Amino acid sequence: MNILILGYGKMGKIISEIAESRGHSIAAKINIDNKSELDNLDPKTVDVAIEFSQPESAVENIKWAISNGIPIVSGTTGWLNQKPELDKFTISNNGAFFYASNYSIGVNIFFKVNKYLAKLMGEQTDYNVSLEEIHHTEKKDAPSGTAITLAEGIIDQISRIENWKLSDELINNEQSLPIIAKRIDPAPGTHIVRYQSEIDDIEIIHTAHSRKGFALGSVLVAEWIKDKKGVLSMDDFLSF
Ligand SMILES: NC(=O)C1=CN([C@@H]2O[C@H](COP(=O)(O)OP(=O)(O)OC[C@H]3O[C@@H](n4cnc5c(N)ncnc54)[C@H](OP(=O)(O)O)[C@@H]3O)[C@@H](O)[C@H]2O)C=CC1
Ligand SMILES: O=C(O)C1=N[C@H](C(=O)O)C[C@H](O)C1
Repeated sequence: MNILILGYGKMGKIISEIAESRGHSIAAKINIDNKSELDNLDPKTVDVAIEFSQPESAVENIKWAISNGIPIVSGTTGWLNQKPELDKFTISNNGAFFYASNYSIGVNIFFKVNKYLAKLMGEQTDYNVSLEEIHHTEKKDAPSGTAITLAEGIIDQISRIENWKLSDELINNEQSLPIIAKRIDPAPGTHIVRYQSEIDDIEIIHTAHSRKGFALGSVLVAEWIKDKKGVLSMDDFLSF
């Protein structure tokens, strides 16, 4: 496949290496300073675009790909309030748009464990639930997209929790799920779900050792999405 890289930063660089090691070619590596290269690119030569840029540029990048008939795989976080608009845009333009807050297979297993644990804890009102995420200091958004997905999984399963809030406090007020965001180098991404009571604590933790899992997942999805249409997610891609 010929893959267009939109956002050639920490993720874009590893994605390019993995894509090339799997026999793909790179159509262009686009950053803010060489965006004009897109004007000289024939979209028909591109099989799929992979987009890991920044919250302010994700929507424009995704719309550009869809408008040019290029299936797009995006991992940029921090812009999700605009996703419903992009989903509509994808459908009305007969495009293909895949989004995941985290492309690592391990994290997607962790999402399922989180939902199952939340279901078990639904009636256990003696426990306070909280989330913690730890990332490198260059991260622009907080809380992480992954932490928001974890929070949504908990809110889905525990009826007394209605929303989440970015917080420094471990103890919640029953209705709001606190998310503590820490920035410590070089953490590629750690997420902790905690249930705490006077008697005991239950914790589940996912620790990424590098960015490789996120990058490989996005390339595997790009290989899968090539001939598909519509608004797609990890639930469509994964068989578990
Ligand atoms: N879903 C997932 O699995 C994962 C998601 N992420 C998310 O991916 C995003 C990128 O992360 P990361 O690579 O670490 O960040 P970096 O800051 O290292 O890279 C972002 C890159 O995007 C470039 N960029 C800025 N504006 C544009 C634009 N308009 N068009 C194209 N490129 C642009 C930046 O260029 P310049 O430096 O010139 O500004 C930079 O090179 C973040 O939102 C992060 O949260 C990260 C890991 C996993
Ligand atoms: O910015 C990062 O680095 C990461 N961002 C994603 C997120 O916000 O969840 C995924 C991963 O945790 C790394």
